[in-house]
Amino acid sequence: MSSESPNSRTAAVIPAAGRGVRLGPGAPKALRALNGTPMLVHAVRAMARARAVSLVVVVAPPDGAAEVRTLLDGQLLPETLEGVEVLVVPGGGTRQDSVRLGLAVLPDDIGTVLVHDAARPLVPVETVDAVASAVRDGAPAVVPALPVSDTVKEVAPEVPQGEPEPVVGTPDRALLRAVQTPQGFARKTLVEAHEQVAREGEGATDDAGMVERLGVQVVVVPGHEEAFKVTRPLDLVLAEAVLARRRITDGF
Ligand SMILES: Nc1ccn([C@@H]2O[C@H](COP(=O)(O)OP(=O)(O)OP(=O)(O)O)[C@@H](O)[C@H]2O)c(=O)n1
Ligand SMILES: C[C@](O)(CO)[C@H](O)COP(=O)(O)O
Repeated sequence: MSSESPNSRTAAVIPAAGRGVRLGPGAPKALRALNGTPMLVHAVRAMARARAVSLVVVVAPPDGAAEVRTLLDGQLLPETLEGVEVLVVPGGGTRQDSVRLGLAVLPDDIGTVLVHDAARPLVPVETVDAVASAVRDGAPAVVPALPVSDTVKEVAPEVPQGEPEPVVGTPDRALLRAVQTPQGFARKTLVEAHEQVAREGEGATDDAGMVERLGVQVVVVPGHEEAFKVTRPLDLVLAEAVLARRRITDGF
């Protein structure tokens, strides 16, 4: 059973404050266009389509919150939001800081939080619903993930640049998962995890990693190939191809 009140609501926090260095020069990554529409707009629509979500908090580049507000007001038609409220707050220097700043503005009646990268604009609604349902059914921390296709090697740390990296291990691939977003949490658990990490001055590359450090069990539900992260230029090509296929098969 969930420890959340049955009347509590679900919010999605979308960290969108990154520069997108690996994508190359240009506007902040979340504002770059896919099929003519900023990645962030695709991501907000994906969250607003989910059954459970009634609030979306967009965490904008620190100096770009007003611009993002104007952009979203212009591009998100009220009928596509179906009553979902969208807040915009300025982000921080790391993804972790940005998520913390998003959590700080949640109203009291939010019991479940989904954290979703703006850089995963094409996540299907079924994946979002599956994560939200698992949290509302009682799991304190849920991540969508896929099996890994490549064999993964662990290499030695701190090898001088330019030198070949010695391999120190080959983890059993059957036990590895590539983790996506949205990651879903009982609000209390996620806030506590962020507080602990901030106190200890440690970083984590995803929110579930912080929850693991609390000793709280994180569980995996099936992810989706189309929830991939737009990180490098080739990912933009793939994202445009997915959108083109959706236009033909789904009409949007
Ligand atoms: N200070 C930051 C850094 C990242 N993010 C967000 O976290 C998500 C995942 O991060 P990533 O894909 O690594 O984006 P960037 O940090 O922008 O990419 P890069 O590392 O290539 O600069 C993105 O939606 C990004 O906007 C954020 O909100 N605040
Ligand atoms: C949260 C995440 O998308 C899960 O795979 C990932 O860890 C983000 O990493 P990045 O360093 O911000 O690219």
